[in-house]
Amino acid sequence: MSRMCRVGGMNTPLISLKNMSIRIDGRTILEHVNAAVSEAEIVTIVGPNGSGKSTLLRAIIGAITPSEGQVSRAPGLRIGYVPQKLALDAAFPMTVQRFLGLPKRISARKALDALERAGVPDLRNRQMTQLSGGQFQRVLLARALLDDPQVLLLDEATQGLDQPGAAAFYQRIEQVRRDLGCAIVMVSHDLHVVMAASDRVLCLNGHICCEGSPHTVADAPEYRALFGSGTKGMMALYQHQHSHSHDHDHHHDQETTN
Ligand SMILES: Nc1ncnc2c1ncn2[C@@H]1O[C@H](COP(=O)(O)OP(=O)(O)OP(=O)(O)O)[C@@H](O)[C@H]1O
Repeated sequence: MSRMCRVGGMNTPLISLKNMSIRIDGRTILEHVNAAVSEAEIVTIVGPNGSGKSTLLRAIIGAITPSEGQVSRAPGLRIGYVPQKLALDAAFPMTVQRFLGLPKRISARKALDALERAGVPDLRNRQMTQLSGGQFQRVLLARALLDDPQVLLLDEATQGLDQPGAAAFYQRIEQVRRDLGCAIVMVSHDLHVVMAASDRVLCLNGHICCEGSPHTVADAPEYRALFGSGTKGMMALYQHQHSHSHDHDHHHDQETTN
């Protein structure tokens, strides 16, 4: 059951996508996506490589304009975004404090608060290019937390981290949600995270193949067609051969399983 149901009432979504399609250079990347994010819920987006997960997050933050349909955000909504990758120029030294203060300088206090929330209070004076992968991700998280987001978007935030590193990262995310009460929308390939931590899962493959509670989705034929059944199905995410093309035929399996 989603958190939206648990809190009940007339909960206006923080974000809603209505019949959203995105075409880039004439190619359809996302088609007829309908989805909403409510206060404090954790929504996980799964889907094979190239299925449009990052594009969906980028549409939510307004970095991409839909070709069709709408993205609506609650007025004044504060969104924190942790991108999938961020390349920094190693020839350009920068401390964590400086990085957090881009484009506008912030106080040491504010930087420290965000780093504390991200679980890395000691990194403030370190050089960005000397951080480990896990530390770097924590700094990106701190950056996303600077303005007390109501929604935190995470795009494969644990990519490149080992299992304990990823587990620690997600525990921190849980803590952040408890502290800030923010909603979380994350792209993840990690079965444990998806099954244990999500209120709702969206399975994407150019369109929403299926959605619902983690167990509903794991049992959905559309999901199994993509990832196989059982826990091993998730491994298929890494080796997935697309079972249907992105460029045509999106409509044949569009029903949702809620
Ligand atoms: N700026 C762009 N210009 C052209 N094509 C793009 C652009 N951004 C994304 N695409 C294409 O859109 C499709 C979806 O990409 P996207 O990064 O959203 O997928 P993803 O599900 O996040 O993939 P992955 O799991 O590999 O990160 C891909 O085929 C990609 O090549």
